[in-house]
Amino acid sequence: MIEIERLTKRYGATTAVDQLTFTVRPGTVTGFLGPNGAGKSTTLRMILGLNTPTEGSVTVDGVPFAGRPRGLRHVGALLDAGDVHGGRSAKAHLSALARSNRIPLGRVDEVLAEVGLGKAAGRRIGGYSLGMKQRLGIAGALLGDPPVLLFDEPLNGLDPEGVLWVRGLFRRLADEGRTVFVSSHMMAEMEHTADRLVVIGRGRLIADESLAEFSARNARSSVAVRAPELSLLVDALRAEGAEVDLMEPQFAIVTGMAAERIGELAHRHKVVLHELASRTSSLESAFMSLTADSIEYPAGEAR
Ligand SMILES: Nc1ncnc2c1ncn2[C@@H]1O[C@H](COP(=O)(O)OP(=O)(O)OP(=O)(O)O)[C@@H](O)[C@H]1O
Repeated sequence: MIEIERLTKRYGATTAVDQLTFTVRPGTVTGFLGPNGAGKSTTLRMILGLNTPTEGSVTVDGVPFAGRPRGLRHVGALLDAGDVHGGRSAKAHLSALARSNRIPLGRVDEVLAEVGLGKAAGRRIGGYSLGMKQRLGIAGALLGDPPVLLFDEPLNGLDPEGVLWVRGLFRRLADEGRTVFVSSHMMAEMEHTADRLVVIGRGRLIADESLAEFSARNARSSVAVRAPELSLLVDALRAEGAEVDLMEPQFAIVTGMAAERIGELAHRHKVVLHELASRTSSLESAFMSLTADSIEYPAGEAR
């Protein structure tokens, strides 16, 4: 279990992480979401003891990570897939990690096979694609067979087959009872990957709940209605309590009323329908509106 309490990190005038409190539990894949610059990497680095909190505390299974002599055997992490010595082979890189963490060298071939780099194990990492480097970073995180795993943007650079593979891997790790904490700046990546979500913006906690709770709270459903004589229907819809956004003279988005009821009303008022379609807003748009105030550098804004 990862327990974070009132965790704060300031760099001069910048508060990268601001009074964050949450817990990441075993047996689940927890997505750590926030726009660029929200403070995800800084938080992950504090969990690993690589950055020192300005205030607050973070422990893994009750102990600050820095106080753990077993290192990689307790927490495995992929922080920056590019942060490897390009002149080394994957096998040499992982063997060095294994030696310094007293992990049996036999694990190296096991994890290389697991991430699909068995054949490329002897090649220089400098010649690897971004996706291959991500796989190598994941191999490094798995090396010590740890109960707690942290991944910073692990889907970056992976092709669709790689994304599916990573999702399956995270699921299996969680099903084995491990704690899996995965950062991303895209809800679309997390909605098929995570069971729980921790959402932050400008270093502050915005949401901490299951994916199902987040969807129920944020995904709004609406109905698209297209009709040549729409105005006849709009008054009837409003009179029955629906909210109608007239997008075009013949096209409206209706909320607060099911498509069946709208169809019945149209029939009663003899309005011909050309389109009647239920829609659910994507979780991505819910995430974007939740974090809209926390975007550090919005596109198109005058600086
Ligand atoms: N060493 C540092 N010195 C000064 N400011 C820093 C430092 N590290 C991070 N920051 C600032 O802290 C804030 C949070 O950065 P962080 O990298 O943790 O965000 P993030 O959520 O991981 O973003 P991204 O998705 O872009 O990786 C940013 O405003 C960043 O500029």
